Amino acid sequence: MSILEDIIKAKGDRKKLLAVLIDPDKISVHAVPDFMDKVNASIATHVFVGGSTVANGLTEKIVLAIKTFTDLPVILFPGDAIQITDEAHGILFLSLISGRNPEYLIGQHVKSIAKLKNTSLEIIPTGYILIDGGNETAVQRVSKTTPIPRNDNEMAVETALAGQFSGKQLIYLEAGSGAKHPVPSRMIAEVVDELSVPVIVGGGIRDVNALEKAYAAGATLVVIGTILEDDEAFFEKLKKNRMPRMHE
Ligand SMILES: CC(C)=CCC/C(C)=C/CC/C(C)=C/CC/C(C)=C/COP(=O)(O)OP(=O)(O)O
Ligand SMILES: O=P(O)(O)OC[C@@H](O)CO
Ligand SMILES: [Mg+2]
Repeated sequence: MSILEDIIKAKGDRKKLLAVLIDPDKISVHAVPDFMDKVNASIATHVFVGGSTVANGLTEKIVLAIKTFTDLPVILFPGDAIQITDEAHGILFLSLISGRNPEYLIGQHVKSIAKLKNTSLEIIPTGYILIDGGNETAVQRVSKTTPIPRNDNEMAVETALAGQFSGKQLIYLEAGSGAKHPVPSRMIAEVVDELSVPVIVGGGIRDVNALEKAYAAGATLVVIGTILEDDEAFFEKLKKNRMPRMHE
């Protein structure tokens, strides 16, 4: 089954997926084995690799190291075309549809084709929607776009539907890495209600309560990054046997 088919099936089966986001800028190759031991013991189902800006060649080194220590699918979550490497299994081919910056709607995509035209990566068209998380995050800074206000559920739903109607296979509701507040539950629920494609939620999720709230609101896949960089002890709370309901 492809990565996308697997996520679609999880939505149908109401199974909850968890991606651990690894930012190549924030981990050294030497730290990967220990970190991946913890990922493997956790309920994580996917590894995302990416950052808003990453030095050329670094992503490939980290992806190769990650693959040595896990069987989980490794998916690129790139801030730009430089981060693309065939060593991963798939790529979220993100368009920042909450913004109006052509570079992040189509520019980086055209720049990536030299690398992608003969790729073995599974390319997953993804509508990426930035929601105000209460602080300026890297995505906002790098993309120079304005997030959707956290109380504007109608704009979030309409943007998500516009993405789905344009052929996006996944919609990613993003409060931004290190967001003060995650995407509000009510907004997630309204978007999930209207869409037929699976919804990914990330940004500012740093406790089990926030994780469970995102799932309860209907997220199929939740992404956690910063808290695991700051506090690896959080992996204890994500252990398979501690969260049996989520790991079937
Ligand atoms: C399709 C291709 C080749 C690229 C996509 C280009 C687009 C549309 C990107 C969206 C905008 C963007 C800059 C996304 C970055 C996503 C990401 C990996 C965020 C994580 O940010 P961090 O670098 O971890 O931020 P901090 O360092 O502040 O934690
Ligand atoms: O780093 P955090 O805040 O967990 O966010 C994860 C991801 O959604 C960021 O792009
Ligand atoms: Mg980060």
